[in-house]
Order: sequence, then C-alpha cells, then structure tokens
Amino acid sequence: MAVPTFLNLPDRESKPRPKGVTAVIDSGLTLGGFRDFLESAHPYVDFVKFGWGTAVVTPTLDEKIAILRQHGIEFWFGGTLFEIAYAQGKLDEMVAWAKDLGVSHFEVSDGTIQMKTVEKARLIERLSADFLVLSEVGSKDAAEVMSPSQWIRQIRAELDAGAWRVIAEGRESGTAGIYRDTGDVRLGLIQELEEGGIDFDKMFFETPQKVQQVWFLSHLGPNVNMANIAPRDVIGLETLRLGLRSDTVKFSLPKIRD
Ligand SMILES: C=C(OP(=O)(O)O)C(=O)O
Ligand SMILES: O=S([O-])[O-]
Repeated sequence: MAVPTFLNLPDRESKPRPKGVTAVIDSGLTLGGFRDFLESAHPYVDFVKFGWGTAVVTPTLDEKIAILRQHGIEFWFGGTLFEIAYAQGKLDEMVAWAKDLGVSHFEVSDGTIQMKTVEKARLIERLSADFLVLSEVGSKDAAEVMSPSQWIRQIRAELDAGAWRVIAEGRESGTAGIYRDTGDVRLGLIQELEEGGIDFDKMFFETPQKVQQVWFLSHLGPNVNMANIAPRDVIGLETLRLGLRSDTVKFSLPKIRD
C-alpha cells in the first residue's frame, strides 16, 4: 500500500481487517466504472454490497464478482432483496442462488417488512450455518423511530442468534434509522448504545454522507466500521480516517489540535 512512512498517522491494519472496515454500496455502477473504481481504491475497500435488489438486474454480476475476487473483496446482497425473497416464500431459492455464486456473507434485515423478533433470530441462526450473517437493525421508514433500549435489545438478540456483525440502518440517503430525516445523527441513541455496552467493533454504521462519516470518526475513532459508502467517496473517507483532511486532522496532529 502506498501510504508513505514519513508521516505519523493512525494505525490502520491491512486487509483483511478485523475493524476499521469500509463497506461500499454499489447502486448500479457500469462494469467499466466498477473495474476502474476498484483498481484505484481496492486497498481501502473491505466489502461491496450490491444495494437492495440491484444484483438481480445486473447483467454483468458474474464479471463484477470476478473483479471483487481478484482484489480479495467480500460482497453481499442488500437486505431488501432478502426481505422480498423471504416475504414471497422464496428464501430457499435465494440461498441456493447465493451459494451458486459463492457468496460468503448474507444480510438479514427487516427495514421494509415487518418481522417478529423471534422469527428474525431464527432466520439469523439458520443462515449462519451457511454464511457470515450481517443482521440489520433499524427501519428504512424515517417516521419509525425506535427507542435506544429497543435498539440495544435487538442488537444483543441478533448477536446472540449468531449474527457476525450488526448493521445500524442509515439507508443510501442517510435519513433513517440512526439519523433523523434531516440526516442529523441521533446523538442520544449512539451515546446510549455505548453506555449500554454495545461492542462497536461488532457494528457497521451506515454513513453515506461525509458529515456523518466525520461525526462517527470524531466520536468513535479512525477504526470505526462504516457501510453504504459511495464508490466516489472511498479515497476521501480513507483520508478522513488517517487525519489527512481538516475535519479529522486531530488524528494526525493530536498535540496541536483537539
Ligand atoms: C441501502 C438501501 O437498501 P439495502 O440495505 O437493501 O441495500 C436503501 O434502500 O437505501
Ligand atoms: O433509496 S434511497 O434514497 O435511500
């Protein structure tokens, strides 16, 4: 990796990283755009999520997966696709298709459909036999606001059911789940998750907007796990993690900035 050693920068592990991961959302890049993006930014991309149902309408899905393999990048399909398959009674078919494609990670969410907590836990447990399960907590509907204690209960229940990581909902837009509809972080919620003893290394925070990335880095440090990062933002996000941009320069200049 080309980070020069003459600067004092925060420690960043190289891939595969246990934390400090960047998960990109592909909302439908062209094959050429996808290839170019990863040629430029692959050291900083840990995962690609094919957003919502884009995977099933992407004629070049196999080619995209081959490019991800060349760069050692894992991928998964948007939780919305799981929700639609489940609600149509087609989960077994989706699992078979995912296995055929060699998928190792699988998202289980209920951001759009209603699902009982015990049913979600059962599905997490079942899918964990075949995949590393990312379960997502939070609604995609900005009008649905869950209390911090509900968030804590659900995160714990999903980790107990076998989820490998829990994703905190933010959408592609950054206007639901852990955010108000204005995009402002629900500060009290994040604080209560921390006080409630949630292990943030087991969480992926969806942080599509730069201001949201800056907030999470400033409060939880350079190695916070972030998801729903747009391809065009990956290099910029890495500079934020390393304190190479004014917003987080305290990471590279801790003594003269606070
Ligand atoms: C990111 C989204 O969906 P998914 O989590 O299913 O990819 C979205 O609808 O904003
Ligand atoms: O679909 S979006 O804008 O979250």
